[in-house]
Amino acid sequence: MIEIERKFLVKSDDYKSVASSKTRIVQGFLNTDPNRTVRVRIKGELGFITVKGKSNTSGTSRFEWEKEISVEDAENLLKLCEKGILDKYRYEVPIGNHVYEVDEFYDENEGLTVAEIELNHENESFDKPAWLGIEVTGEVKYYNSQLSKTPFNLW
Ligand SMILES: O=P(O)(O)OP(=O)(O)OP(=O)(O)O
Repeated sequence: MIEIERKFLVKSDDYKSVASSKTRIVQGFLNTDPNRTVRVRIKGELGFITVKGKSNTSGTSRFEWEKEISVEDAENLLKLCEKGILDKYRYEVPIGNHVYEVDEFYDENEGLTVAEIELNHENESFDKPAWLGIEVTGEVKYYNSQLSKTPFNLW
């Protein structure tokens, strides 16, 4: 299916006090080509494999296909992934009618925190909390697949 998402930097920790959940995510990539990324993820107690396609010109929408797999399968697939496993905490932060997903990265990407909001329509309006920084939608270097190869501490 096609997912519509906008991505922002996060400029303070204030989202933490209003977060409804916090989950650890470990993920790697079998392919980091932005036109066909293949991601293996362990999120909490669940495993997933996800294929993402090329984004539209504005970077707001992208084909995304995902299947749940066992954690054991995910662990085995993670061993086949390219170098650069990502480790992050994801906070779900309800704001108005939407839920921001705020990712706080570790290891080589320590210091980077980004927020994503999924929309139903390109022109849908949404609230922007004070902790939200500049928009980075469509900036390829902020794709997780790229962060795994060229992490934040090398920028
Ligand atoms: O959880 P998602 O689908 O937002 O995916 P990601 O791997 O956290 O991020 P991106 O697709 O922006 O690299």
